[in-house]
Order: sequence, then structure tokens, then C-alpha cells
Amino acid sequence: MNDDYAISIENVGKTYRSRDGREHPVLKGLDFRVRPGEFVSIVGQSGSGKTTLLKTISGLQEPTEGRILVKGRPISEGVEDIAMVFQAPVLLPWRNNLDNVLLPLEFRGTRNEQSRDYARELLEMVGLGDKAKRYSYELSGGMQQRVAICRALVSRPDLLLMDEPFGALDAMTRDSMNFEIQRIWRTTGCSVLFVTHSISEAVWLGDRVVVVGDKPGRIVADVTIDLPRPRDTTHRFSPEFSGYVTEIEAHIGVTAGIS
Ligand SMILES: Nc1ncnc2c1ncn2[C@@H]1O[C@H](COP(=O)(O)OP(=O)(O)OP(=O)(O)O)[C@@H](O)[C@H]1O
Repeated sequence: MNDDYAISIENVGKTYRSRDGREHPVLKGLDFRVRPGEFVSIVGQSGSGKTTLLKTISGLQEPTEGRILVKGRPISEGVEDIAMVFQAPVLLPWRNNLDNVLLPLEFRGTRNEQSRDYARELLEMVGLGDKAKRYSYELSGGMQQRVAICRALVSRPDLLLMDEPFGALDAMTRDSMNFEIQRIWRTTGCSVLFVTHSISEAVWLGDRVVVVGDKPGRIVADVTIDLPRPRDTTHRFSPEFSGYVTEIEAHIGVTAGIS
């Protein structure tokens, strides 16, 4: 049954049309499911269509072919339980961090005392409880991205879409954000679709790693990561971990025609 899944991507294609009328197929025949509470990483060459896929899932744009169901309901019906985190946190500099977190609820007209408490709870959860009344320009890049994650979580989404959320962070901050997102995901129980260019990040975080090939974007592998949870740094040095990384590198290499 479709509604057993957090999300069903059924034979989805997306073609862009340029100004001169030419068609550019970017995604073709994508077909996969995400179970409730599952963490699915997505990797692929630059330009393979990963962002296009997330935008299509979030409802920011429509697929040209196929359909997307959230708990059995077409996203075209205006499903509200999806939130997205982008590479850049894009916080409003004139609002304090708490008010940035509450922004989606203001748009929906559902901001109230309870949601304010929940937003504070989320900031506590990511270690920014004392920064609620501070402004984004007073925070480091990693802290700003944590605020953006709280903003995505404040509407209690069932599905969190993350597009290279740690791509702009330095290696050490990225490492600690990997732990942070694992903890957040386990606490909230939401399903996550996580796009990254880092294969080791994808393996370390994911229950599965979906590899998207390019021209047009399609799934070339869907690898189940059978490593115990919660994961810590020791897993990164295990032979099983290296095996998964090598396997996925090979899938991406084949896609690019270099192996
Ligand atoms: N609005 C648009 N109109 C036309 N073409 C587009 C549009 N958005 C994306 N594209 C094209 O679609 C292809 C896939 O882009 P997309 O951003 O989805 O790839 P990606 O895998 O996320 O890349 P990266 O890893 O570099 O972020 C690219 O060739 C891009 O130029």
C-alpha cells in the first residue's frame, strides 16, 4: 500500500524547456520509496538532478512524468508535512534566531505560545538555547545552519529534505553537524532525504544510499547500509564502512564513464 511509505516516488521524470523551446530531460524514470523514519542519502555527479529531485518532492516544481505520494497522498494536494533545508541557511538578519525559527508557522498563521516553547526546545536541542534572542550575524556558519534546521523542524515535518546542508561548512564543523543531525533524526523520528557530495557522509548517515546517474538523472544503485546505530567515529574506520564507500564510488564512476 502506498500510504505505508513516508514517500513514494513513482516513475518520476522532469524535463526543462529552454527559451528556444528545446527540451532538456533532467530526471527520467525515478522510482523509489522511503519508509517512515528512514534516513536515505542521495549522491551523484554534479548536475545529475539531485536538487531538481528534492525541489520536485517538496512541491516547489511539478514533475513532467510520474507522481509523488506522501503517505499515499499526491503532493499536488498541498501536503504540508515536508520541510527543506538548503546549503545556505538564509536567515532573515532583522529577526532574532527564535523569530527565524518561528517563521514557517507565521506564514501558516499557526504561531502561538506552544509553538514558541517548541521553537525554544529545538534551539536547546541543537545547543543554541542561549542564542534565541541573538541575531544570525552573531553566529558561526555551523550555528546558522542549526537555526535553519530548527526552522525546518518547527512545523514537525514527517519528511525532512536536506540539500547539501553542510556543504559550506569547514571539515570539523561538518563532522560535528553529522553527529548533530543523527541525534536530531533519532529524536524527532522523521524520514530524511539527504543530498550530499560526500560519499562517506552519505554512508555514515544513511540507512540507504541512492546513487543518481546523469544525463538524464536516474537511479543507478540503491545500497542498504547495514551498520549498527547509533553510529560513532569507530564505524568510519571499519572494513564494512570502507566497503560501502568503495562500492558507491564504483557506481558513481561507472555513471561518469570513468571506470
Ligand atoms: N530551472 C531550470 N531550468 C533549466 N535547467 C535547469 C533548471 N534547474 C536545473 N537545471 C539543469 O538541470 C540539471 C540538473 O541540475 P540540478 O541542480 O538538479 O543538479 P544537481 O545534481 O543538484 O547538481 P549539483 O550537485 O551541482 O548541485 C543541470 O544541468 C541544470 O543546468
